[in-house]
Amino acid sequence: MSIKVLPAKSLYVENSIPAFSREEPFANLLMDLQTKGWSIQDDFFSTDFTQALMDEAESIQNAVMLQAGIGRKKDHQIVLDARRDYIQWIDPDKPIRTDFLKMMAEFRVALNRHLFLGLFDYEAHFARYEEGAFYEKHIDAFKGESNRILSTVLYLNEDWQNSDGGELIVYDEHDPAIEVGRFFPKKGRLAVFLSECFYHEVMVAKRTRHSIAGWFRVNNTTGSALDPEQ
Ligand SMILES: O=C(O)CCC(=O)C(=O)O
Ligand SMILES: [Fe+2]
Repeated sequence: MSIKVLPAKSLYVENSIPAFSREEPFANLLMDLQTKGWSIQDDFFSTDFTQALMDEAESIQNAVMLQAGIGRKKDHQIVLDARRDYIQWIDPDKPIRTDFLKMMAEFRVALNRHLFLGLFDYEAHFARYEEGAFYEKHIDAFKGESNRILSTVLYLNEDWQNSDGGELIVYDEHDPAIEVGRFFPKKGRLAVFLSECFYHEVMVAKRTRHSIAGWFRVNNTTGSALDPEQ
């Protein structure tokens, strides 16, 4: 499999597109998606790029973030028993945000090229779990009801210890009672999984936990309905 790799930048420069930092995590991710439908890769992007995203995540005030609800943007509702993070959707309104979206667009094209997924776009938000926050076991998309195909979570936390909790638990595709993996939200780690196939859960975080959660989507526009709704 041949993958175009751009050289890692030594310093993050605004407006630059720091592509995949190394070939290996991308190749491993493709292999994992093909064989098991989910993947966890460390150091997916360059250190400087990940740091710039963390700086941005930390700079957002809680007051301007939304209490996350269950479901899609349009049917936003707050269910505190199920989920307790703060989110802010990412628009291309600042250089680092623009670069992140460009980066994920590049990633999308590469995934389409290698796995023929037909991914059409990507939506993402910063997520902040304050101490005590969690997200109970859920699935990001129900078969046939959503255009979310592939979920991504990029973790941004420096020096995360196992005792800080907040781990992502991934459950078996065929038997969601079985845990197949538990992953701490370490800086630079990227989790990717098929949105309709894997139940997952975020355990209680014992300190503030930063991440960017996102979804690659297909376009479900049909003759009678525009997607997204206008
Ligand atoms: O932050 C994580 O580890 C997972 C977040 C998640 O499941 C979601 O936002 O849908
Ligand atoms: Fe999720």
